[in-house]
Amino acid sequence: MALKYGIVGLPNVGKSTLFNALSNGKALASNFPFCTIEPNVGIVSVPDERLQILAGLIEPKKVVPTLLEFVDIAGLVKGASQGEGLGNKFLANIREVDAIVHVVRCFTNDQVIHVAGQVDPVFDKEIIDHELQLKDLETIEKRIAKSEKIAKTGNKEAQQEFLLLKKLEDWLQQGHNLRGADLEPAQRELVNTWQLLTMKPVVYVANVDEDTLRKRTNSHVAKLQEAIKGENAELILVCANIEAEIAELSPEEKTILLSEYGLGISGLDQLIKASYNNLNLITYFTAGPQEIRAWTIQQGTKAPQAAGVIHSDFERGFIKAEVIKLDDYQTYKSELACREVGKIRIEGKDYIVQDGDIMHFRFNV
Ligand SMILES: Nc1ncnc2c1ncn2[C@@H]1O[C@H](COP(=O)(O)OP(=O)(O)OP(=O)(O)O)[C@@H](O)[C@H]1O
Ligand SMILES: [Mg+2]
Repeated sequence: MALKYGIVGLPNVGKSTLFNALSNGKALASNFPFCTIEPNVGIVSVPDERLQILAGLIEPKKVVPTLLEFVDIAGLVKGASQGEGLGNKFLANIREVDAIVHVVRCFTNDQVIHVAGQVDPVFDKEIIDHELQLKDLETIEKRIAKSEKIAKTGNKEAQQEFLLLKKLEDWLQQGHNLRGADLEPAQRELVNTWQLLTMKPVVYVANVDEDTLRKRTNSHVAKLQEAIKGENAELILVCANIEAEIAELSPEEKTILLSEYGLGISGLDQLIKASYNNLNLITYFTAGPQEIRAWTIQQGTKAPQAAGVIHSDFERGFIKAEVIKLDDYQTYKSELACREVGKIRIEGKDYIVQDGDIMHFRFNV
């Protein structure tokens, strides 16, 4: 199952242009495929040079990268939380995603109408935030009513939950997104299960003009950067129009065009990487002559649960894991050679899987 990202923002800020650039990426290279499931849903693979390294050594029949799913959610307008526009549908779409890509217009172009009349990214961001916050308030208030009743019976857990909910309510009423709230790890874990919109991880995309892309900033971007402080979110500069152009090019042409803008990797590749990183995800690999595959897990996942991502039987019947470090694999060139020099470690059920580990699970069901 691919992780799902929703592209949100005001109308006409460049969401579909960005989405289409992503969907055109398939012309680029076979290791960067994209397919459109529905007109507004597409799958893109996470570029990972480690897969290529392994593929060079093993020459497997198949290489399977990590996949992300992007949903182009139609523009959100003021009043959406009250069902304005297609408000309820959009908010329901957002509820389904694992993380949000929030596109903010930072380009000036008189040809492109701005719904609020002028370019003001901080104001725009706040319109979207406000709608999502109102929806979260609604959810929180329902929970407050419930937990208050149970808390009155003397239930300790409900009492604590009630206090936590009150704190979140207060935070939202001050106009903040929940992801920036000061929570203890255990509280954060609990709140994460409530499907709140402003709790979801976010990557901000400043959609800038060509000139700004060269200079790497403008006054709009600077203000936006300031406004997202404290949200623990990344801001990426993208010129959606140029990304659309780049997506049509061959890899060689792409490199040339990017270097003209002083860029190493495209905005889309940056976006894909940032989206992946901001969920605290890491990758481990399985590697054999049939298939090399990237698997996605949360940082801190132990070996049996990591095995469970492949199949629940692997977790249920977990015995041990054999682990090779990518560096060792590169040095000794094969699993066999790693085994001979003792570079395969045997790990038990408490082993915390590390980014880049090449894993082989032993199980019995
Ligand atoms: N960086 C940019 N510089 C200049 N023009 C841009 C840029 N990005 C997008 N545009 C233009 O802005 C217009 C709106 O873009 P787009 O249709 O992608 O917006 P949208 O956010 O999907 O809107 P909606 O919410 O209505 O679906 C298009 O004409 C597009 O070419
Ligand atoms: Mg659109």
